Amino acid sequence: MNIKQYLDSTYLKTASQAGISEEDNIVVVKNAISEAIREKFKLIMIRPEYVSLAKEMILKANSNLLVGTVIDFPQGNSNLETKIKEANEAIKNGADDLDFVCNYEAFKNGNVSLIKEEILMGTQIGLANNKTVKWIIEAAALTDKEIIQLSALIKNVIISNFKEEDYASVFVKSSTGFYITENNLPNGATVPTIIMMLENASPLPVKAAGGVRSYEDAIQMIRLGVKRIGTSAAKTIADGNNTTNQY
Ligand SMILES: O=C[C@H](O)COP(=O)(O)O
Repeated sequence: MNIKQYLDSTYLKTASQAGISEEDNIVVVKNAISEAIREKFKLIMIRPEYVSLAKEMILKANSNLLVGTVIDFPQGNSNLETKIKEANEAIKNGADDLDFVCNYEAFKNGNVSLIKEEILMGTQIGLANNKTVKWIIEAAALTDKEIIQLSALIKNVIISNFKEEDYASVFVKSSTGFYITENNLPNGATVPTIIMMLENASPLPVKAAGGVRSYEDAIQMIRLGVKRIGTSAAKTIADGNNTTNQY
């Protein structure tokens, strides 16, 4: 088991979120891409405006690193037209993986037809262009019942509309990593959340993201059955692998 091949190394802050200048943010992004190339992670996950830069660096380095980006991030409440436009732009720039934020607020408000339509359309565009598609449910914004229902809804849209051979390319993903909970409660890939997702999304794969910080956290997620881990601590996790191989 090569843990690095589970890791979507992630840097999704804007310059203002990071509290630095635009130029300095580009330096952070470049360093993250270089590190991901060097470390042979599965993928570098960056904001859409940096996809072309990542592709150029990867080409120059003759690396197999994949590039992922986020669509309608982090709130997921744009209309379908905006989501599709962002997805097409990311595809044009060469992104390999498209991590869409579900319109989870609409789902919570009972607008099931809207969310079904965006899942169908977004997945269609991704798969037609040979991309991997992930649907972020923003688990911390949902009740347990809603986590179960939304995971199952995504699964049902996919199995009713796509071929079995496509299932492995459509993930259900836990979190943006940007959701602020009241009282600072855990906002990401907790064990109970991931178990509910795995049980209800299968046969679709699950990506654990949000708060996965250590080698132990990552191994726990892999043992549960996730196929990818999105994390801003990929190097720490990979370094943990040097000392103990728990598999
Ligand atoms: O998609 C991945 C998340 O943004 C990563 O969250 P994290 O910063 O808690 O590792």
